[in-house]
Amino acid sequence: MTPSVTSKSLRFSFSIAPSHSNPYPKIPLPHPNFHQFPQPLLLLKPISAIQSKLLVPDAGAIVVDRVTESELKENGFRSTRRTKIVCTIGPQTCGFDELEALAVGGMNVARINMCHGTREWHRQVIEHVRRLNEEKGFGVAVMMDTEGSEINMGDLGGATSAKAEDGEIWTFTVRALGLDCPDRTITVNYDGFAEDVRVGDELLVDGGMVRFVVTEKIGPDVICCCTDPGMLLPRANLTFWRDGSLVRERNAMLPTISSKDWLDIDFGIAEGVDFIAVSFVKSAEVIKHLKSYIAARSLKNYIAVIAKLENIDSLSNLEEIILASDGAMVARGDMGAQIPLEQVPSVQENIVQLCKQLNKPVIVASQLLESMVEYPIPTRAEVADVSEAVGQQADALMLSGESAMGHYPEKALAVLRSVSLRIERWLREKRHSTLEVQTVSSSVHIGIQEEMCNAAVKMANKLEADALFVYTKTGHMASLLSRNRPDCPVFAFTPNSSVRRCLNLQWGLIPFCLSFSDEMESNLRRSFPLLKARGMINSGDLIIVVSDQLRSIQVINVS
Ligand SMILES: Nc1ncnc2c1ncn2[C@@H]1O[C@H](COP(=O)(O)OP(=O)(O)O)[C@@H](O)[C@H]1O
Ligand SMILES: C=C(OP(=O)(O)O)C(=O)O
Ligand SMILES: [K+]
Ligand SMILES: [Mg+2]
Repeated sequence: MTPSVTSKSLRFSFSIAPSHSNPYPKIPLPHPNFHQFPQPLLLLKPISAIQSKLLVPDAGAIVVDRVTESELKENGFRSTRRTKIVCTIGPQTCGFDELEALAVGGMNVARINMCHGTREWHRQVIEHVRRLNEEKGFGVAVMMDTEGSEINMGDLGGATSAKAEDGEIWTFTVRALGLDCPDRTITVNYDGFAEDVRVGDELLVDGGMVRFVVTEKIGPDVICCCTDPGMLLPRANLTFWRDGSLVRERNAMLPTISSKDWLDIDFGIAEGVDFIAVSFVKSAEVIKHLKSYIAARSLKNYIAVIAKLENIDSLSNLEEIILASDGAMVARGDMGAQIPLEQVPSVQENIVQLCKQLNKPVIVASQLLESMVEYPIPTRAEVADVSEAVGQQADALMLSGESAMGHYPEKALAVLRSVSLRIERWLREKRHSTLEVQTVSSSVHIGIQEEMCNAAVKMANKLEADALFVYTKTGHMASLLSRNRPDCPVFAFTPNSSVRRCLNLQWGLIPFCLSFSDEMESNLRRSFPLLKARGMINSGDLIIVVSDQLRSIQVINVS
C-alpha cells in the first residue's frame, strides 16, 4: 500500500492481490475481546477486488429520494445538507401541489399536529405524502404530534381569532358552550381550572402573547381583566402564574396521553406514520408504555417515538426520558410558556448535547422564522437563531406556523435550507465538528459497533473521504456514525423502507433502500455499480464502508 498525495486529499492505491491470498492486511486489535471474532476489524480492501466482482447494474434496485439524488449529482457529496427539516402541514400546505413544493424544497419530514383539524383532514395529508413518495420519488416521512392535555382554550366558537383589548373584561369558563359562546367568553378544556386558579393570579395566553389578571371567581366562570392586549387564537395554550411562579396544581396530574390522544395514536398506527411525537412528556414511563403499545400493534412498520420536551417537569428527568425515546424535540413554544424565556437557550443547548451523547436524534422547534408567517424574509435575529441551532449540530429544524398557515411556506423552507448549508460549511472550514463522544453502549456487542463507528468517522475525516457507507438493518449503526457528525455525508443502506424513512430525521444521513441478501459482501459489491450507474458516485471517490455484520471498515477508491 502506497500513500499518494492527490490535489484533493491523501489517497491510498493498492496493488492487485491474487485471488487465493488474503488481501487484507491485519491491523493490531484494539481490544482484548476482539480476538473472539473471526473477521479482522479493519479491512483495507484493494480496489481491484471490488472491481473484479462488479455485477450488472439494475439502477432501479436502489431507492433514494429524488431531491437528494439531484443534490448529490449537482453539488457533489460535500455540499449536501446535513441538517434535516421538519415542516408542519396546515391549511396553507395540505394540498398535493403545495406538499410537492415543500418536498422539492427539501422537506424531510411532514408533521401533522393533532391539536388542529379532523382525522379525515390528517388522513388526506398522509395519503398525499405517501402518493408523492410513490409516484414522484420523494422520501418524505410523516410525524404525528399528539395534542396532550395541558390547559388550553377552546376553539373560539369557530372564529379564526379574537382581539382582546387593554382593560377589557373577559370570562374564562369550564362550561361546555359549543357554538353558543357569548362575546368575550373563552372556554377552557380543563375541568379543575376554575377551582385551581385564584383571584390575583396572572393568566398567560401562549406564554404571554396576551395577558389577563383574575379579578373574580363565580362558580365555573373566572372573570379576568386584560392587561396585555393581543390576538387570541383557537386552542391557544393557557398557563397561570402566582407570585412570579408557574402554578402546577392538579393540572400537573393531567395524563400526558389523554383518551383522545390514544385514539389519535391508533389512527397514526393504522395510517402507518413514521414518527409519533408525544406532547408535554413528564417522565420516561409514558414513553416506555407507548413504545410497547406500538410494538404490539404495528407489526409491519417501525414507528419511532419522539419525546417533546416542553413541560417544566421534564427538565428534572431529561436523561431518563431521552434514553427511553427514539428522539427528542426541544419544543420551545410551550417550554417558553413554562420556564422564563431567558432560560430557554441554555435548556436547548443542554438537550441538544445530551441527545448527541445518548445517540438520539433531536429537533429544535418553534418560532425559528416566526416573522415569515407574514413577511417574505426573516429577521436578522431569526437567522442568528437558526444558525445557533445548526451550529449546535441539532439533527433537525422544524417549521410550525411558518409552513402550516403562513404566507411564505416555501420561502421559509428555503431560508432553513440555505442557512443550514452555509453554517455547516463554515463549521467544516473551522473544523469545529470534533465532538468527543463518550461511550453509551451497555454491552460488548454494542460497544464494538460504537468503537467501529467512532474510528470510521475519524478515518473519514482524516482521509477527507467523500462519503461513509453503512449497511444497516435497524439503522443503529447509521445513527452511531451520524452521532459523530462526520465531515462527509453518510449513505445508509437498509432493506427496510420504514427504517429508511425514520433515518430521514438524522443529521448527515442519506437513507437508501437496498434489498439485502444474507451475504453482506454481495450487498456491498452490488451497491457500488448501482450508485455509479445512477451517477451518484464517481471514479476517484474515496469511500469508507462500515459493516456491522462483516465487522469491517473498508477503504474503497471508486474505479
Ligand atoms: N391541521 C391544521 N388545521 C388548521 N390549522 C392548523 C393546522 N395545523 C396547524 N395549524 C395552524 O398553524 C399554527 C401553528 O402550528 P403548530 O405550531 O403546529 O400549532 P400550535 O400553534 O397549536 O402549537 C396553529 O396555531 C394553527 O393556527
Ligand atoms: C412544538 C411545540 O408543540 P406544539 O406546536 O404542538 O404546541 C412547541 O410547543 O414548541
Ligand atoms: K401538539
Ligand atoms: Mg407544544
